[in-house]
Amino acid sequence: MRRIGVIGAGQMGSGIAHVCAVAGLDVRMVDLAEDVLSRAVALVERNLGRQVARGKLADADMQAALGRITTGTDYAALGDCDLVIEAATENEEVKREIFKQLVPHLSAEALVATNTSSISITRLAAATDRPGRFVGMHFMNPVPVMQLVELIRGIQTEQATFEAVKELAERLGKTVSVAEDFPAFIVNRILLPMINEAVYTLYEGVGSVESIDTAMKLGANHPMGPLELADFIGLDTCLAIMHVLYDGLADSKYRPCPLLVKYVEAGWLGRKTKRGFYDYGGDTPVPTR
Ligand SMILES: CC(=O)CC(=O)SCCNC(=O)CCNC(=O)[C@H](O)C(C)(C)COP(=O)(O)OP(=O)(O)OC[C@H]1O[C@@H](n2cnc3c(N)ncnc32)[C@H](O)[C@@H]1OP(=O)(O)O
Ligand SMILES: NC(=O)C1=CN([C@@H]2O[C@H](COP(=O)(O)OP(=O)(O)OC[C@H]3O[C@@H](n4cnc5c(N)ncnc54)[C@H](OP(=O)(O)O)[C@@H]3O)[C@@H](O)[C@H]2O)C=CC1
Repeated sequence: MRRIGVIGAGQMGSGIAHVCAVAGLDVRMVDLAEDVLSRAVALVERNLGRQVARGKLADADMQAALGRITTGTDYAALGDCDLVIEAATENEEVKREIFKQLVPHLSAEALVATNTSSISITRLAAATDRPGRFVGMHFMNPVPVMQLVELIRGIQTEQATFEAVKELAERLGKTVSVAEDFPAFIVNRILLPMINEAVYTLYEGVGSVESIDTAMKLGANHPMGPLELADFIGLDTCLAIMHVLYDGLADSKYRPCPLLVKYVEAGWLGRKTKRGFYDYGGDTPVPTR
């Protein structure tokens, strides 16, 4: 693999571009608007700079990595990619539309992966012209730091496709865990119900934002409290994953908490909108409840 396309220049797309570029791959990043792409490149630059400051990366390697990333709004730029990783908004219709527009530009050999957190790989694969060359490649946030990549085969995924993305994940320094194609796979099948339960705990007045997060940080040794983590993931993404679990497994235990729904309806999506369970307007996050 030499050239990787990344669709969606949000927090995950920029993280994926970051680790691929550091590993020596050429990266072409596509999103809907130029300003989103400029923000993504600035974020990659900041995170690379953090690695340089901590002595984890040489400045020359940072500059070389930045030089390997190009951006644009046209899928035609992905025509010479060996693999395209889709990391756009967690919405099945959005992803299907992306694949419809993308595949006419790809070479017959190109592989397509999705970074979806929860949606059926089999169904997304069927929305492309190459279900055998389609796979789930689920990075964790923040991508440059987290060790895991979950790999998910759709029913149609060919072994060679799976082997190719496994090799890539290992080249990026990641450890692979293989999940079957069930709603939200492994990590989010376990993590998101916990986060949703934390929101219920808040909703029912069992504890404040601060007490819930402190309880789980100091009582269960989690690096972030569940509400802080929800804000970090994005409350829209958390809610989308809960809907996939609830619809896909038809069990009331996955019912999204009404407070989570309300926050998303208000446009309070967490860190990315500067407000969620915390307010990020100042120097330090302030709990909102
Ligand atoms: C929703 C899904 O589909 C799946 C998911 O991703 S679920 C989310 C999974 N992620 C988590 O659970 C993250 C939980 N949080 C953590 O592990 C930690 O809080 C954290 C690693 C994010 C930050 O750790 P910390 O100790 O508070 O911060 P800090 O000491 O400043 O940073 C630790 C490292 O992370 C890096 N880092 C921190 N935030 C970063 C970011 N947003 N982007 C890139 N790098 C970052 C730092 O540079 C530092 O790197 P080195 O160790 O190489 O020096
Ligand atoms: N957040 C997390 O912790 C994790 C998320 N994921 C998954 O990664 C994917 C992206 O999540 P994340 O980066 O957090 O989300 P973000 O909201 O940060 O970024 C999504 C990006 O996709 C863009 N986008 C939307 N529609 C299109 C389109 N048609 N073509 C190109 N780009 C488009 C959005 O643009 P605009 O803003 O203009 O709509 C935005 O820039 C999701 O599938 C999510 O489930 C996986 C692991 C962890």
